[in-house]
Amino acid sequence: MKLLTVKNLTKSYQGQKTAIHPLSFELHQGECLGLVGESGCGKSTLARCLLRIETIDGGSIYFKNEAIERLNERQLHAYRQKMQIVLQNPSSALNPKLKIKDSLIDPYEQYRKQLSLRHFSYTSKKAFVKQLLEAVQLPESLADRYPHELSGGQRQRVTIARAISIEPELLVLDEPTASLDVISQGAILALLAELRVSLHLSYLFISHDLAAVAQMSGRILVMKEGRLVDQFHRDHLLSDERHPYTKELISIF
Ligand SMILES: Nc1ncnc2c1ncn2[C@@H]1O[C@H](COP(=O)(O)OP(=O)(O)OP(=O)(O)O)[C@@H](O)[C@H]1O
Repeated sequence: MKLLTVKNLTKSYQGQKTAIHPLSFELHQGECLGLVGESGCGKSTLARCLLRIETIDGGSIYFKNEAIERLNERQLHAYRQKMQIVLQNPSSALNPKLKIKDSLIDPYEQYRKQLSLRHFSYTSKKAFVKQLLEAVQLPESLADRYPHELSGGQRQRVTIARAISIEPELLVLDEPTASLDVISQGAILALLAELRVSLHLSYLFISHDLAAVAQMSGRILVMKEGRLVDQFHRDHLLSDERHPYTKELISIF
């Protein structure tokens, strides 16, 4: 089943060159779709458009056949429960003044009226926070700490726990490991792969790192200067048919 359909999406910023030229793709339920491209090619702009944090200039984005540009405020709130984003820098995603347990409970409190949780259950705040920390393989003792008292990898696990707490269907992972050291990167990728299966999630995995994208994803899209220049299954990564730009990315990974 198609979860997300993007048709001829375009986006420009005032006074800048076009950030996204007409761009189309589909993301199917249960898949991890990779999106790779160098800095400035428009990956984060695309992610922000998908979440309707940015307005689009042209084209359409459908989530399960519903055009998101037509959603009213109430429908948009419900849509954002179904699609969550995990960003590169976990420090900016967590409120430095809130203890981890309070950051974890915040999305649940915002969305509780429309939630029907299948994987987690809410009996008490303490039990809910414990389940979430367990899901991302963190000790319960971190619940009472502040973000600055955690390592970068632990903070990223907390932002992942926050994102999955309200049981979205799709996670947009925008460079989720870019700020981490190599060991933590591997551990976060392994955790994300496990969560996708156990929570029946779908991912759009965005990165400049082709090796990480190829490890995580089945299908891979390649973006260059606001355009999709190549798309293929990872089994065909090394095929001769690849676009010259994909070959360039392969040569440097
Ligand atoms: N708010 C903004 N206002 C004006 N121009 C912007 C804005 N955000 C992005 N851009 C421009 O749009 C283009 C695409 O940027 P974007 O951040 O989407 O790229 P990216 O591929 O995600 O890069 P990175 O990996 O470095 O974050 C760039 O030319 C950038 O300068």
